[in-house]
Amino acid sequence: MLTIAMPKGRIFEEAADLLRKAGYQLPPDLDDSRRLIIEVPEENLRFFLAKPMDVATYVEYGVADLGIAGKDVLLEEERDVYELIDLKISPCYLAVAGLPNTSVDEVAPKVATKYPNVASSYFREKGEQVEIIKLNGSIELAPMIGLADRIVDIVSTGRTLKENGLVEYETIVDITSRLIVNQASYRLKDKEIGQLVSRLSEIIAEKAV
Ligand SMILES: Nc1ncnc2c1ncn2[C@@H]1O[C@H](COP(=O)(O)OP(=O)(O)OP(=O)(O)O)[C@@H](O)[C@H]1O
Ligand SMILES: O=P(O)(O)OC[C@H]1O[C@H](OP(=O)(O)OP(=O)(O)O)[C@H](O)[C@@H]1O
Repeated sequence: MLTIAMPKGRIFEEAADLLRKAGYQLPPDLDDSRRLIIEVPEENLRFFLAKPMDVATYVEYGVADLGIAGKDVLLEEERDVYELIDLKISPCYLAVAGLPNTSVDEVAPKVATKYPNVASSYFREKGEQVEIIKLNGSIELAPMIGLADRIVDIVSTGRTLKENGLVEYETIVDITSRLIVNQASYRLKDKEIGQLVSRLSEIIAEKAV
């Protein structure tokens, strides 16, 4: 039996679709209920439906063998897990953005973000001193209402930036979702995990053609 921590929300449908394409028979109502644990005994699988930011935590602690998490989450959380494959789903990127034509001349400009660790390392590596302000969503509000000079946030279509009159200054890193594994599970369930990885890899390679 393999237990997989699945992120609720955006990534969920694409991840479930990938598993189905890889031949796993998953119930059609996987995301339609309020249940947080879904057993699929026919496939020897159990799913936990988790907050995207928490997936790597469940995997590090070993309550889930595997997890599906955005690279953004892995960079931010730095959990002790192995990254097995790039699932190439839910693509987006992390960027620095702000109001147009604004130069930042304060000693430590304020940067609002849901990713304080990623943002701190990024500016530290550039040798720029900043003050990080952690927010949990609607990050684009921060420069518009004077809370921050810049934001570090996810961009996908660019629509949120555009509709709020913000511009992108720098791209930090490209993001896709990854399959991650608990270190002990990787040793103890290597056959089962190897099989899942090869079935998924085949589909990902086919999709790339
Ligand atoms: N436009 C996007 N905005 C945010 N995340 C995106 C986007 N496109 C792809 N992703 C990926 O989806 C993940 C976030 O999914 P989702 O938006 O459902 O969660 P969330 O906003 O963190 O959830 P919550 O706010 O409920 O905690 C990110 O970790 C990222 O890898
Ligand atoms: O480039 P786009 O396609 O517009 O997508 C990017 C937006 O989507 C995410 O927000 P989300 O919808 O998760 O809401 P949130 O502000 O509550 O995090 C992200 O934080 C950006 O605001």
